[in-house]
Amino acid sequence: MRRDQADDERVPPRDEGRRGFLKCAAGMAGAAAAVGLGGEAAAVPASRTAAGLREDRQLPDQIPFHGHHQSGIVTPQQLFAGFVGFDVLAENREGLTELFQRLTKRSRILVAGVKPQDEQVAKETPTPDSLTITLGVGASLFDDRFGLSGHKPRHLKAMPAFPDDRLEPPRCHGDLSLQICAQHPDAIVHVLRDLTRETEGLLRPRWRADAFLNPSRPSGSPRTFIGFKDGIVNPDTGSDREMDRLMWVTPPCGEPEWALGGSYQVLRLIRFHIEKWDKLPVARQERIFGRRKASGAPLDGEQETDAPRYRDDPHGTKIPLNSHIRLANPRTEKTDNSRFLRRSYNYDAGFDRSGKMDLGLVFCGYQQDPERQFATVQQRLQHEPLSEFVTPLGGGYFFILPGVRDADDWFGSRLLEKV
Ligand SMILES: C=CC1=C(C)c2cc3[nH]c(cc4nc(cc5[nH]c(cc1n2)c(C)c5CCC(=O)O)C(CCC(=O)O)=C4C)c(C)c3C=C
Ligand SMILES: [Fe+2]
Repeated sequence: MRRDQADDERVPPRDEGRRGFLKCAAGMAGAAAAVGLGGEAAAVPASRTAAGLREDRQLPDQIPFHGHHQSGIVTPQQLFAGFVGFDVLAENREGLTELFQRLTKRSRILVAGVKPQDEQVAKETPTPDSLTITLGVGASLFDDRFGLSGHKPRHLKAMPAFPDDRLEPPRCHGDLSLQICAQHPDAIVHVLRDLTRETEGLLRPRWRADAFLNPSRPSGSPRTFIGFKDGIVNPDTGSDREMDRLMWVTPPCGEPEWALGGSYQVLRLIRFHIEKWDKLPVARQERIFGRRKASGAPLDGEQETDAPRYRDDPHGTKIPLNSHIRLANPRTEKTDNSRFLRRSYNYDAGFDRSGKMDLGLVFCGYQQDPERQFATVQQRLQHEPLSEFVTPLGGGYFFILPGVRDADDWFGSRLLEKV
């Protein structure tokens, strides 16, 4: 990874945000290639461009693909993401093995550098783009097609419909989930084109959500379209102890041996009723979330990083008892193990047929057990005041396979070689 003076010079001012970054990146592409830097994104410290990333965190141009865990989970968030649910067309175990091996082979290559598929530019040097490709499996993969029914991860099931949901079946579930994250939107598309071409006849896309982070405005964590800073509070990804307790499938957990090192992914496509939300006075919006809209600070604090002091406010005078943050994480000893890692992105799909804006959140959560964590939190949030302004329409529960250990390993090897 190169980090030098030239890198810093190519960093747009923070306030310029994503648009500024892209403009700058486009302008620099030629220059970067000319001096052999291997791509402009390679050198831009993400903490200065991707909103919400802490100042001390930088995103390397190449995120290691091999490891005990897959990348794209505790990796600081890239600017862009594509989430895709697939059904498997392979008809037997050999076909599934072939599919996983091809996905591994191509992912390993793509992480080292993405390039356009088009003939005329195919000779371009592949550009690493802080790419992560994260593969998950749905409960339906463990039906009787591949002889895997006795090997399902213990907590894997199809995502249930929660009371405030209006799930649309074509936007839900899947045998596989792919999360593709990168610093440029075209990289996501190139990767998707590459992977679908290389797995032709073995996979069929079911749904897709393209998503992105908004820039910090004016600083700190990025805002969703609802206008509040999001992703302020998360488990500490730098603490192995916390990660082993909340995120990774680690013994003793009663999970099959092949699943160790994996994690559970919960995806929720949540639409905002933004026209209705925008009519609400800011003071009311703030009581719904329990945080200040401008600063992101809890209603009893000054700064976004201040911890709310619920014990000093037992009746919810400052932070309402039914506010989003207080219900989501009451910060008690009893609720501590329902915490999980949120790694969500925004989507904007234009207008619906009635002329309403179709935008919202691709909510993405990682955890050790979706029932103990996501579903417990979701249950506490049931019928919260926010639910009048948002509708979950899709998503799914997936098990994120353990990492690919080295150049000889492949996604799901321990599952498929074992059975
Ligand atoms: C079931 C889990 C959650 C769903 C679904 C969810 C939806 C959702 N959230 C926001 C906006 C914000 N969420 C914030 C905090 C927050 N949300 C959850 C869980 C779910 N959110 C948790 C666990 C937390 C952290 C609470 C804490 O530890 O204090 C915030 C505040 C900023 C932050 O900490 O990130 C915002 C804003 C939307 C818009 C939304 C669905 C549409
Ligand atoms: Fe939330």
